[in-house]
Order: sequence, then C-alpha cells, then structure tokens
Amino acid sequence: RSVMAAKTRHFKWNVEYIHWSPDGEESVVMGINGQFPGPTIRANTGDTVAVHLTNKLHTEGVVIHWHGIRQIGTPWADGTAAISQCAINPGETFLYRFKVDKAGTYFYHGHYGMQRSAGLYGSLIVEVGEGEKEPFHYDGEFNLLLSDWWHKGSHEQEVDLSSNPLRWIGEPQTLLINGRGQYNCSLAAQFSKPPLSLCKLRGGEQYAPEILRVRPNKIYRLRVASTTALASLSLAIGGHKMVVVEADGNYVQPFSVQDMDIYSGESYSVLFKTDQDPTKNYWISINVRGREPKTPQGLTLLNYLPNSASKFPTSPPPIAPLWNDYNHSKSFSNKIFALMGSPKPPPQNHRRIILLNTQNKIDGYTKWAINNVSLVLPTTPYLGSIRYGINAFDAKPPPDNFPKDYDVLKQAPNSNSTYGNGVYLLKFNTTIDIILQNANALAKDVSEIHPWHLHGHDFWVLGYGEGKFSEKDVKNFNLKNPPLRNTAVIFPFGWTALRFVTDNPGVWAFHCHIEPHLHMGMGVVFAEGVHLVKKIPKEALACGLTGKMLMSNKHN
Ligand SMILES: O=C1O[C@H]([C@@H](O)CO)C(O)=C1O
Repeated sequence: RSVMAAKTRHFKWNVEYIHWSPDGEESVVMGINGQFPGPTIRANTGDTVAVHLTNKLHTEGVVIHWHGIRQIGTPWADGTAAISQCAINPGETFLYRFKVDKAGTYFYHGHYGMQRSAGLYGSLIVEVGEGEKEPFHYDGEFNLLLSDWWHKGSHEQEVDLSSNPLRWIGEPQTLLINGRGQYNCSLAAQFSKPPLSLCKLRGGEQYAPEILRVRPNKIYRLRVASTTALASLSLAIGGHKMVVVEADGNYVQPFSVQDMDIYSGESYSVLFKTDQDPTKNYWISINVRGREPKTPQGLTLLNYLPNSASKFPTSPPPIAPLWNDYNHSKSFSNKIFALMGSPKPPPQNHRRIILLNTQNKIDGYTKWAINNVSLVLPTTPYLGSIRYGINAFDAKPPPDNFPKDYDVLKQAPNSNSTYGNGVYLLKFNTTIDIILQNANALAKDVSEIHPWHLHGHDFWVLGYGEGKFSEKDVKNFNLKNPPLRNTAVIFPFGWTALRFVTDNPGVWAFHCHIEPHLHMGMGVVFAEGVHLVKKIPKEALACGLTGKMLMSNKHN
C-alpha cells in the first residue's frame, strides 16, 4: 500500500471589498480573491494548511479564524484580533500555517469587528487521510454553508449596536445557502405566504441557487455549517429523512430526523438516501428558529437526474417547527451522543466556572455581560501580552460565579455591571467544567438562545437543564457518551454544562457566536500554559505593547 505523505496546501488569498449580489440586491461584501463566499479549503487529516493572507482592504485591519481547528501548537494562527494576534494591516500579508488533525466539516470567518457579518467566510473541509476510513458509507457529497444577510452594511450595524439608545439590527433580510438567496421573490412563489413573485432566474446570477444534482437510490453526505450572524436555523429536505453522523468535526451515534436545528458556529454531516419518487425534484429549506422570524425561508433544489432542474417540486417546501417550539429544539440536542470509541471526559473536574449571561445597561448603553463583566478587547493581543509578561489587561480575573441570590427567571437591571478585559487563568492540564447559565434579558419574560463557541478545544457537552443550575444537577451529567463539540447552545432560561481539558497552550476566546452579541460584550477569555508557547511570529505581535517590545529589540 502506498504511503501518502502529509501535504502542505498553500493558498494565496486577497481579502477585499467587492460588489456582489448575494440575494438580488447589489451590496458591498467582503470577498476573497474576488469571490463570495471565499474559496473552499479541502485538505486531508495530517496536512498543513498555509494561507498567505493579504489585506487588500484600504482602511481596516483583518484576521481570519479557522473555526473548529484546535491550533494545537500554533495558538498565534487562531485568527482572533486582540486575542491571538494583531490585526493584519492594509497592504500586509500574514501567514496562517496550521495542521488539520481531525477529519470533519469546518469553516473559516473574519474575527475582527463584524467582518463575519460583512461576508468574510468560507468552508474548510478535512477529509480522512490515507489509511483512515469514515465510519459510514456514501456515494457522493455536497457542502452547504448557511448564513444570513442584511442590506445594511456591517459598519453601520456596528455603529447602531454601539449607540445609546441601542439601535438593534433586527432580523436578516435574506437567508443564504452557499452565499445565495432570493430577496423579494421566491423559488416557491405559488406556495409563499405573504405572496411573492417567482424569481426570474437564468441560472448565471450570483444569487441563483446552487442546485444539488443526485442519482436515484444512492446515499449522499450533506456537510452543513452555519456562519450566521444571528439566526438559528432549521434545515429540512422535503420528503427525505436525514441521518446525523457528524457534529463539529466529531462522529456521533447516527440518528434519524425529518428536520434539524443548526445554530451559528455549528457544523454537521447528515446522510440521506435518494429513495423518493425519481420523477420529481425536492426542496431543501432553511428557516429561522428561536427568534420571531421576519425572514423568508431560504431554498434550493434537490434535483433527481435526469429530471430537468427547472422542474419545480409539486409540493410546498417543508414547514419548519414553530420558532418558539423549544421542546423540539431540545429534543434534537438531546439526541446527540458521541459515537462509540470516542474520547471520554475525565470523571472529575478540577475547577468549575459558572458563567451567568445577562443583558445589561452600562451608562445607558445596552450590553451583554458575563458574571457582570462586558468584554471589551485590549489594544495589545493577550497571547503576546501574557507570553512576554507585559500583561496589558485588567489584572483581576473575572469571577467564577455569580451571587447566590440572583434570580435567573426575573427581569433585573444588573446596574452594577462593568466593562472589562480580565482573563480566566486556567492551570495547564486540568479539567474545567463550565456551566453556562442563561437568564431573563432586559425585557420582561424574555430569554434568548445563545450558541457558545470555544476556541482551541472541543468540549464535552455534559447536559442541558432548565432554570438555575444547582449542585444536584451534577448527578445527571452524561459522563458515558457526551458529544465532543466546539459550539453548544444555551436555551432560554436554561443552563448547559461543558467539560474540557486545558491541554493546548494559548489564549482562547469563548463567546456567544451571535456576532452582534459578541460585539456587545458577550464573551470571555481563557489562558492556559502560555509559558509553553513556542516562538510567536513577529507579525502577530507588531502592535500595542508587544509592538513596542519588538522595536526595543529586547526579545529578538
Ligand atoms: O441583543 C439584542 O438586543 C435586542 C433586544 O433585546 C433589544 O432591542 C435583541 O433581540 C437582542 O438579541
């Protein structure tokens, strides 16, 4: 048998603003090499990906985060501005060089300001390496990158969100599948409520749907990832069941569903069999869940060959579960277990951190806060700052818990919350439990969904619960087959328990993956084993106090 050596896969990318029409309305989007979404990266387990990223934006910095890639040994390549590196200046090139060590469905996106909302994203697919095998069989595969789109530009959105009073961005105009959606017209016009006209498409438009062409009686793998700024989605394939086999780059115990929830920051693989009437075509749909939807369903077609792709399905598109049917969402989340043979969590933790999620007012500004601290990133990125003992951030770490008498079910002003940029310093090679505690937001009887994403790690999802977490909930933790993930949701008025091991030296963001919420302070920063981090590339340090340090030449 031939032994294929791991490859280094080089990419040369220019990030620039381009005119593009994601949904039929021309906008300015952040493109890569003149494309939106950015190019798909495909690699094999064990490969090294080397992206030579040049910032062609004229007046702003840029970074790219490789979502779901743990960056073992390369924390400076995680692509988080002010955390792992200095933003890349206009005209400059940064080399993101990292190993992809685990097969799965991933994506990448901007992680500076609201550049993800501006359209800076694309797919990253890691296939099994030579001699490895997937634990399931399929005849073909498709890749769907899901997103939401606003006609208001990301800079204006940033200003709106930073205003007093808050100007909330509202719901997206369009849902996009592989960067393509339809605004003010529908592919399923005869079924649309309120009525919309049929989209007049010739097929070459930037917003024309990408059609999935299949042969009857085959098994297909659908890779799905959500990079939405805000929307939680429900995905369905009309008339077809889906079998979930992968979540966030980890295999799960296969289970069958008619529709699935996918939150921002999550990825899945599902298998489906083309076992329906082969003379017909079928809808693939995405709908908003978890927030009162004001956005039309996103659609594309499953085209059974040799039917013409212009043969529209005779039945209406799938009807999504009600947006606030949280029991439906919980039932989906509770079906996800690790595939037998997956790594198991350590049986005990060394430390438990409980993170209360609240919406607050700080000096009249609407913010999100974690244990009463609303995150504002420092000028000097943490990684270099901690590695070189400069520590240019709040010396006092944020609290591990919140006051015992806090009622998570009640409206509360949280008037004592503050801005902060302190760090949770985690002892290297220890087991950390995180309890994400949801609460009532500013409005009465309102609590929202928040998908939390951890950088640098996968965590085990030990359980979900209702109301306030208490010690007696620990006995219900799933230590037998909890799924490994990098993103997990907290349901309204509920909690979610996570466990991970601090085995990856670096500084890692942990935050709500809803872009406006992160912008409003909804995140924390973890640091572990930073003294073990090898030489950080100078380009990652060339700003703030680490930039000054480089100029004074002491550490070169
Ligand atoms: O952060 C948010 O702000 C609004 C609302 O709470 C205030 O208008 C909303 O729905 C959010 O998710």
